[in-house]
Amino acid sequence: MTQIRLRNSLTRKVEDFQPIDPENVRMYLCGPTVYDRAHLGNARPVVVFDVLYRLLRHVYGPDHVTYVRNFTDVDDKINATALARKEAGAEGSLEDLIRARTEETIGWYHADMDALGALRPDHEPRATDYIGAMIAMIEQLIADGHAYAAEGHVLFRVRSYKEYGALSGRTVDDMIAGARVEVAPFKEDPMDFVLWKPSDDELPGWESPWGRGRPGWHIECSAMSYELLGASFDIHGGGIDLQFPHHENEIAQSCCAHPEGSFARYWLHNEMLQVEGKKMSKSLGNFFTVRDLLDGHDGEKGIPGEVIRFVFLQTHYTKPMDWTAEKARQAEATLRKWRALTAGIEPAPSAAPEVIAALADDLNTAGAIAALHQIADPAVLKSSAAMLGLLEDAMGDWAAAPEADLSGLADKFAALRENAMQTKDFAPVDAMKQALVAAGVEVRMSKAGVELLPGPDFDPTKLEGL
Ligand SMILES: Nc1ncnc2c1ncn2[C@@H]1O[C@H](COP(=O)(O)OP(=O)(O)OP(=O)(O)O)[C@@H](O)[C@H]1O
Ligand SMILES: [Zn+2]
Repeated sequence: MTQIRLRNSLTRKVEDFQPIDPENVRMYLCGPTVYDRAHLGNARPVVVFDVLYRLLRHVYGPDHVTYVRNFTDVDDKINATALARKEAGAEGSLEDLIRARTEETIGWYHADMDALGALRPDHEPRATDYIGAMIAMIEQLIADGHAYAAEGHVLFRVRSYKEYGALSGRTVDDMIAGARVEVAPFKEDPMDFVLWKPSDDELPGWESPWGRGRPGWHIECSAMSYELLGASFDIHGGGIDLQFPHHENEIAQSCCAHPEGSFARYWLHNEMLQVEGKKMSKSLGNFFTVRDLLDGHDGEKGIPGEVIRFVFLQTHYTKPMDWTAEKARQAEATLRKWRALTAGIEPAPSAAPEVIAALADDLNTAGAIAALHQIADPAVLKSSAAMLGLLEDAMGDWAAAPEADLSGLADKFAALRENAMQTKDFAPVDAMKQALVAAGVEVRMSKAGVELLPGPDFDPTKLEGL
C-alpha cells in the first residue's frame, strides 16, 4: 500500500500518515460562510483538499473515506446582507431572507466548485441543522468547568485547557499581546471566547438554557465534526488564516468536551492566494470571484475551470501564490495539448506510479504535473491526470472548440460602423451584427470601440463569409 506523507501543522513535520481506521479514513475541512460568492482564494483549499480526497480514495478505496465540509449558515455577515435587502424593500421576514440568501449562496458555491472539478464531499452539514449538538457540547463544557455563562453569553475558559496554543506554537500570554482580543465586562479573562451569544428579536435565534441566542463560529465545527466523524478522526484542514484562533479554539472545545478522543490527528493548512503580496480577502476588497473568472469580467474572456485548477496545482499548497494571466495562458496551452492527445481514449486501469508517488509525498502536485509531462501513452496520461482531477470527461470538452480569434472581425465591424456614421446607412452594420449574433457571438459596442466575445452557443462555422 502506498505510504502517504503529510505535513502536520501540529508537529510542524512531514509525517507518515497512519489512519485510525483504514476502513474509514475521516477528514474534515472548514467550509465557507455562505453570505456571498466565493472568491478565488476561497477556492484554493477546495482544490487542495479535493486532491487529498482523491489520493485517499485511491489508496484506501473510494468507500473507505469520509470527507466532511460544512456550510456556516449562521453568521453576522449573513444577517447583515439579509438586513440590507430588507431595508431595500425586499419582502418576507428577516428569517426568510436569511434562508433565501444562504440557499442562493450554497447553489452558487456548488456550481463554482463543480466547475473547478472538485468532487462533492460525502457530507456537507449546515450549522443551523446542528444547533442541538452545539448546545449539548456547550452544556458539557460548563459541567466540566471549561466554560461559564454570563449575561446571556457562554464563554470558553481558555486557562482551563493547558494545551491551548499548541497548534499555533504560541503561549496564551503571547497571544494576548499579539491578538485583537475583545475585552468585555462579562469575561473572566480577555482570552476567553464566545460559545454562545444572545440574539435580539431582529436576529435569528434558538432557545437554549442561556436564553434565546445563537452559537459562536468555532463551536459549529467542533459539533459538526463530532457528530459526523466522532471524537477522534484523521485529518482536519483549512486555510492557514484559520489556524489561530479558529482551529486553536476548535481543539480546545473538542478536547475538553470529549477527553475520550484526540480530535484531529493531522492538521493541514493551505497557504494563501495573494494579490501583490497580500491575502486575497473580502475585507481587503482585493478579490475577484470564481464566477468572474469562469464567465469573464472587465473585458477579459472567461477561463475554463480546469485551467484555474491547473494553475492552483502548480504551486505547493504550503506556499503562497499569485494568480496571473500568464500562468493561465500556459496552463491552457498544456491542457489543450493533453486534451487533444487523449480525446476519445479510454483511461488506463491505473495511474503512473511516479504521479502517485509525487502526490503521496505531501501532495507534491507540481511534481505530479512534471511527471504527467513525461508520459507518452495517452491512456496512462488520462488515468494519471484523473488523480489530479484533470482531463476528466466531467469537465466538458471545452478544449474541443477552436480558440476563437474574433479580433479581425471586430476591426471589420468597427470600420463598417465608422463608415455608417458618415453615410447614415446603418443597414450593412445591422446585417453584420445579425450574422454575428446568429453565430453565437456577443457584440458589445461602446464609445471605446467594438468588442466581440464568443458566447455559450458560439459556432465558428457560421462566421464563414463574413
Ligand atoms: N486568499 C485566500 N487563499 C487561500 N484560502 C483562503 C483565502 N481566503 C480565505 N481562504 C479560505 O477559504 C475558506 C473559506 O473561508 P471563509 O468563508 O471563512 O472566507 P471568508 O471569510 O469569506 O473570506 P475572507 O477571508 O476573504 O473574508 C477557509 O478555509 C479559508 O482559509
Ligand atoms: Zn472550522
